[in-house]
Amino acid sequence: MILHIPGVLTPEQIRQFRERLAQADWIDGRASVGSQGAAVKRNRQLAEGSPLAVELGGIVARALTANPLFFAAALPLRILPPYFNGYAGGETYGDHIDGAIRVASPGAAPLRADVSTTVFLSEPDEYDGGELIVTDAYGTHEVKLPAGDAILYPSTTVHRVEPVTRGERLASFLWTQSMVRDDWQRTMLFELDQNIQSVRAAHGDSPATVGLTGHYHNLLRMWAET
Ligand SMILES: O=C(O)CCC(=O)C(=O)O
Ligand SMILES: [Fe+2]
Repeated sequence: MILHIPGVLTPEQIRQFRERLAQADWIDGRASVGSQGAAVKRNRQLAEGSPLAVELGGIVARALTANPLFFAAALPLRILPPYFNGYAGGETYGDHIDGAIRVASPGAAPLRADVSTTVFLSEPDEYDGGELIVTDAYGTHEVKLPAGDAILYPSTTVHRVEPVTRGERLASFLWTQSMVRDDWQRTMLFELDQNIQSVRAAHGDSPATVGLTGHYHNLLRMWAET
C-alpha cells in the first residue's frame, strides 16, 4: 500500500525545523547505505545520532506514532530513528531498495524495515524535480507532497528520488518494523479498519459493527508478531 498521510507536522513545526536545518552540518548521504545504494545516491544527510537528528527525529517519530492513519496503516512495532536529507543542484537518489535489516546504533538489536516513510519538509513550489518515484505491482507512482505531509510505502518496493534541478528539497525519512510484515496483510487490515470506522460512524456500535471489529482483531491476532 502507498498511502498519503496529510498534516503529520504542523506549519509551526515545519517553520522551526527549517530554521534549525538551515544551520545544520550536512554529510554525504552515502554514509548510511550499502554499495548498491551508494552507487546511485547523491544527496546530503544529517549524521546519524547527531544531536539535531535525534531531537528533530524524536518529534517526527512522536507525531507519526500519534497519527491514527499512520498507526492503522503501518501497525508499528518499532520505529527506527528518523533521518533527514537534502537534495539541491542536481542531487538525486537513483533506483534502489531499502536494506531489510537495520541497526539503530552500535550494539542495538537489529530491526526489520517493513514500511518506509518520507515526511516532506519543503513546499513543492520551492524546488523542481525531487519527485519520489515508487514502483509497485500496480505501476509507477510519482509523489511530491506539501511540507508536513508524509508518504508511506512498502520497504519491498524499488524507488528513487528524481534530480532536484532548482531550489532545495528537505525531508525526513524513516523505517518501521511492523507487527505485520506482509504488505498485503497490512493492506487488508487497513482497509477493514477504515471500513469499520465508516460503518460505525453511520450505524453506531450495532451488533454487525461489533462483529466486524472482532473479526479485525482476530485477523490481527493471527498475523501480528509482537
Ligand atoms: O528522500 C526520500 O524521499 C527517500 C530517500 C530514500 O529513499 C532513502 O534514503 O532510502
Ligand atoms: Fe529508499
